[in-house]
Amino acid sequence: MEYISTRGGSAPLNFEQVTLAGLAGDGGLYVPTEWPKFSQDQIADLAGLPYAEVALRVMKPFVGDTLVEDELRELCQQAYGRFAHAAVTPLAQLDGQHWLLELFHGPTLAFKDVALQLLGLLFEKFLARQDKHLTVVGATSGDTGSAAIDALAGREKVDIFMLHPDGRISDVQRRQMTTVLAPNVHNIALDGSFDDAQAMVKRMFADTEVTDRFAISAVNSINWARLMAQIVYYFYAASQLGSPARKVAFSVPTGNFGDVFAGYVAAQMGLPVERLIVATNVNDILHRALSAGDYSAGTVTPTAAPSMDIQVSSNFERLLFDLEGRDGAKTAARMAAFDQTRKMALPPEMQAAARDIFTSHRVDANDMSLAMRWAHEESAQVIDPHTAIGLSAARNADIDPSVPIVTLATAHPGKFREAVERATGFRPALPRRVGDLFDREEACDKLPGSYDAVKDYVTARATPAHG
Ligand SMILES: Cc1ncc(COP(=O)(O)O)c(C=O)c1O
Ligand SMILES: N[C@@H](CCOP(=O)(O)O)C(=O)O
Repeated sequence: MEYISTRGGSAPLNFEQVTLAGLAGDGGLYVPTEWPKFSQDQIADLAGLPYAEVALRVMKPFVGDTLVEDELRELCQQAYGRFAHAAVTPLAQLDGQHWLLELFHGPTLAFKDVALQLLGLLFEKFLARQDKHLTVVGATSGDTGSAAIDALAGREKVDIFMLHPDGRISDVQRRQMTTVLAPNVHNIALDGSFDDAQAMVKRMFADTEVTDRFAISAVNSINWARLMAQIVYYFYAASQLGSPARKVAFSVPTGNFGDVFAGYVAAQMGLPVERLIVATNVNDILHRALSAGDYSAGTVTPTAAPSMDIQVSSNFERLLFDLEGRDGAKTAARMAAFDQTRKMALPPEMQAAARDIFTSHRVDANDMSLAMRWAHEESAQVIDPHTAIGLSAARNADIDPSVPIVTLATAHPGKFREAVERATGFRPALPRRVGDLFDREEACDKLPGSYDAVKDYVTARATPAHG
């Protein structure tokens, strides 16, 4: 399996190279040259398998010959052995049609653990084969940062620099990052938004003054390996609900378009997906893009679902590339124009192609609270604000009642205790596995929202690629 850039200007790489590279040199995102296909029998064979085995089977075609089967199996068992639920990502039923896919049983209580526990091990495995030190630079609106830090803290050949928007994430999210005092972990509170942080990260990948000395990589979903590991739970959930004999719809609380793009890939691979519901909060660029063809970025509005307070959704580029016939030159021109104007109009044929599988819904603060209350009162389920956005969209979707709708429960409610308590009157506890989070010392540096300040900070502390 080879990977190409969505902007067509980088040489093809294998899975190992793409994992360590993160973002393509031309600014594009890596995608496989083609989507592997699963037969109905292969999907049927997933029924009843443990999560790690499903992960092995779904990811194997993407990994190609960069890992032998037993190596990949061992990494999956190690990564998912750290989850607090034997099923890793269990389903919970809400009513006759609605289900929650609980993705928050990992060490940092959000869906990011599913991919990042594996990515930490992949980095270690691949770096052991090379005489190279990796500098991971990431942006977080709260959850990627803690999951990446948990996965990489203390690893010998990696440094991690994580930028978060100062004051715009929950206390639990911040502390899960800043209380990890390992010497290879560097937390930066940026004066700016997640979008500012993400733009700086991408700029660093194109800055030869940095890349000539340091091997930069990514832990955000711009890194293909992140998305690959997220495809697995779509297969796992659908197979429990009767696929391939039965179609399943998914509602996905969305920000950077990574999680829902993983669902799109599952569908391209042959999983019978009835619909992917793209659920946004009031930062609704994706809803406007999919419902009206208007992909234009405004200013971010802070919400009670801060991890989705995103205006520029990196992975949308991967969809654009597919919708435009995988023509890298066209995608590059489209993205260059967007970088200039912060606006993009999708032609009617691209909108129609997207609507073959996606629908979208914008959920405001009131509907988010109503969904939290409904889950609590009708099904005795306490859900977090992000999951509530997915559930609200799912309950508004026009989908045949015989089709199960799975809402991705992307974070543990304990991460957003204040918002959950405001909506339901119930204050969720933090699971014991996060320990004495509020008693620990914090370490974090504040930086102004300037690329040069971040670049100077990183280059002064990072270890060069070779020695
Ligand atoms: C809890 C939670 N839900 C949903 C999302 C949105 O996921 P994505 O950015 O992959 O669209 C995020 C952040 O990515 C998140 O942390
Ligand atoms: N919501 C994320 C933002 C980054 O998304 P990613 O999936 O691209 O890493 C977060 O919580 O950090």
